[in-house]
Amino acid sequence: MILVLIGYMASGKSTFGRILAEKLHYEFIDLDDYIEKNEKSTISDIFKIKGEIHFRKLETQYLKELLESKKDLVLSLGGGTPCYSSNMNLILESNDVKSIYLKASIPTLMARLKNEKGKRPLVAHIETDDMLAEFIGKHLFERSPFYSMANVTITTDNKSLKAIMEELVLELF
Ligand SMILES: Nc1ncnc2c1ncn2[C@@H]1O[C@H](COP(=O)(O)OP(=O)(O)OP(=O)(O)O)[C@@H](O)[C@H]1O
Ligand SMILES: O=C(O)C1=C[C@@H](O)[C@@H](O)[C@H](O)C1
Ligand SMILES: [Mg+2]
Repeated sequence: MILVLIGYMASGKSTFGRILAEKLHYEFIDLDDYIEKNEKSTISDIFKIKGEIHFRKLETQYLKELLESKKDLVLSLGGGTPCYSSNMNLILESNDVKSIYLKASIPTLMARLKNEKGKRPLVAHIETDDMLAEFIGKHLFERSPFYSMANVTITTDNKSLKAIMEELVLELF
């Protein structure tokens, strides 16, 4: 089985994905890291040098490659992956693939993103809290319909990684 973690930037996909894979003895791949490794470039540089559209094409190409070639995998996607091309349909229609939406509120996402803006090109330039809240709110409005198509949704606000794990195991198995 492939478990695909989806959700907004800083919703916890990479952090939670790693421990979920450990618990299940599955391989773990973070799509952002996989793209960086294969392209020998950082996401920030890909955005800067080749542009976001080029990044979105790479994202779809590598997503397809992984869904077709792997099993027993936890795959953490980038924050935008389910919302471009027909990536979400591809995930839903693939055999033996379950998608999990790690849902988090604007205040939770803000608190986490404020500490780590540098590595996320879409928010790196946002200066004030008000502007960040407005950006996340608008983005979530556009993206939630895609995220909500996931097979399982876990609300993660104020939950430890252990609590999220317990909830997910109950939902999945
Ligand atoms: N349940 C949680 N409780 C507290 N902090 C958390 C939780 N989940 C993740 N975090 C923290 O939030 C930050 C962002 O998490 P992470 O990098 O895993 O997000 P992401 O969804 O992979 O983001 P991106 O889409 O930008 O790659 C990290 O510092 C992580 O430690
Ligand atoms: O939300 C997004 O569109 C992104 C999230 C990150 O995981 C990276 O995939 C990239 O910075 C774009
Ligand atoms: Mg990540």
